[in-house]
Amino acid sequence: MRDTVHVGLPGREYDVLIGTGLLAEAAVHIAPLLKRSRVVVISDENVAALHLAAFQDGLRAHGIDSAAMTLQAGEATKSWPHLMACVDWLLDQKVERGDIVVALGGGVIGDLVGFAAAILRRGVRFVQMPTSLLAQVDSSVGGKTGINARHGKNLIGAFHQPSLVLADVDVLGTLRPRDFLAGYGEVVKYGLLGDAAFFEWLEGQGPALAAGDMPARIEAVRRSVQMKADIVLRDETEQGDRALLNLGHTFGHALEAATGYSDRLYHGEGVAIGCAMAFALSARLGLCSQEDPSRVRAHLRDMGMKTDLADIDGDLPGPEVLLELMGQDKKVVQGQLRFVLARGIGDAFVTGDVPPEAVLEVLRDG
Ligand SMILES: NC(=O)c1ccc[n+]([C@@H]2O[C@H](COP(=O)([O-])OP(=O)(O)OC[C@H]3O[C@@H](n4cnc5c(N)ncnc54)[C@H](O)[C@@H]3O)[C@@H](O)[C@H]2O)c1
Ligand SMILES: O=C(O)C(=O)C[C@@H](O)[C@H](O)[C@H](O)COP(=O)(O)O
Ligand SMILES: [Zn+2]
Repeated sequence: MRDTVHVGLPGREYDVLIGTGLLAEAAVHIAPLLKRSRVVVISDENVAALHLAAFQDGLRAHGIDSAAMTLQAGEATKSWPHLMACVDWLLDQKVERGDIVVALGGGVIGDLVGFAAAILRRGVRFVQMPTSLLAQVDSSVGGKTGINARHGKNLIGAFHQPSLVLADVDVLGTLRPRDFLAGYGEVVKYGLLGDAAFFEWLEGQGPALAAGDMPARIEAVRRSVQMKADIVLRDETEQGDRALLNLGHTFGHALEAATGYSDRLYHGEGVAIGCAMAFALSARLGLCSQEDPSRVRAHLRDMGMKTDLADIDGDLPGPEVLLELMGQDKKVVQGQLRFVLARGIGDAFVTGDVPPEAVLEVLRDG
C-alpha cells in the first residue's frame, strides 16, 4: 500500500511517500540523494529503542553507513540546549554541505533537526522520517522548523524544506494511545479548516483509525498531507493562506506555554481544545451556526479527546494571562491579534476583527 504526494515548490520540490514498509526500505529512496554513502540520524529515546536498529540495518544492507544521536523525548527538547547539542554533534560528525541529515521521530525531532540542518554550514539537506501520527500528517511537510523560546512556541526557527519525507504508517502501531490521539487533533483540524467531507469521513472512520485500520490510516495521512501541500504551494512562508493551518493554535500555543511545554498538555491536545474554542468563538461572533461548535466537540469527545480547559490537569492561569500569552503569536500584525475562525465546518478564514472581550468570554466558559 503506497501513496505519493508531491510538494512542487520550484527548486525545492520533494515527494512525501506514505505507506507500509518504508522504514526498512528507506535506503532505496534516500540513496539517490546521497553524494557519499553515509548519513547521520537524529532520533529520540523512545523512537530509537523501537525503530532505529531496523532503519540502520536497512541502510547498511544497501551499503550506506550511518551514525546516530539519540535525544530525550518530549517537547522540552525543542529548546536552545538541545539545538546546541545537536549542532555540536553534527559538526563532530563532520557533516558536509552535500550530506543528508535524517530526522527519525515525531514533530519534536522533525522541528529541531530540521532547524539544526537549516543553520548547519548555512544549510544542509535533511530527510523527514516521521514516526508519530502528528508528524506524518503535519509537521514533516511544509518546511516549518524551529524551537520554543521562553516567550512562546516556535519563536526561533526557519523555513527549510526537507528533501524527502517517508511516512511509514506501520510505525504508528507502537505509539501510545495518548500520542496517537494528540496527532488526531491535527487530522481533525484539516477537516475543520477546509474539507467538510473529510470531517464527515472522520466522524465515521475515526474510531477505526484509532483502532489501527491501515487503509483508513493511509487515507487520513494522504488527505491531510495533500491539503497541507496545496496550501504550502500557494503560500510557503505564511504571508496569507498558510495561516489557515494555524486553526486552533492561537489558543493551543497559549495553553502549551501556560503548562510549561510539559506532559500536562501535548501540542495536538492543545490544538484540539483550540479548535473547539475557535468554533465557540466563531459562533459567539455570529460567524457560524451554534450547532457547529457542538458537532466539533461531540466528535472530539467520541474519540476520547480533551476539549475543555477543565480537561487539563492542574491549575491554569486566568483568561487575562492566557490572552497576554497569545500576544507572542506569529499572526500578530502591528500589535493586533489575528485568529483563524470559521463560517462553518470546512470553511475557515483569518481575521483580526475579534474583540478581546469575546476571546476572554470563550476562555471564561472554558
Ligand atoms: N513544523 C510543523 O509544521 C509542525 C506541525 C505540527 C506540529 N509541530 C510540532 O510538532 C511537535 C509535536 O509532535 P509530536 O506530537 O509528534 O510529539 P513528539 O515528537 O514529542 O512525539 C510524541 C511522543 O511519541 C513518541 N513517539 C514518536 N513516534 C513513535 C512511535 N512510532 N512509537 C512510539 N513512540 C513514538 C515520542 O518519543 C514522544 O514521546 C510540537 O512541537 C509541535 O509544535 C510542528
Ligand atoms: O505548517 C503550518 O503552517 C502550521 O501552522 C502547522 C501547525 O500545525 C504547526 O503546529 C506549526 O508549527 C505552527 O506554526 P507557528 O508558526 O504558529 O508556530
Ligand atoms: Zn500544530
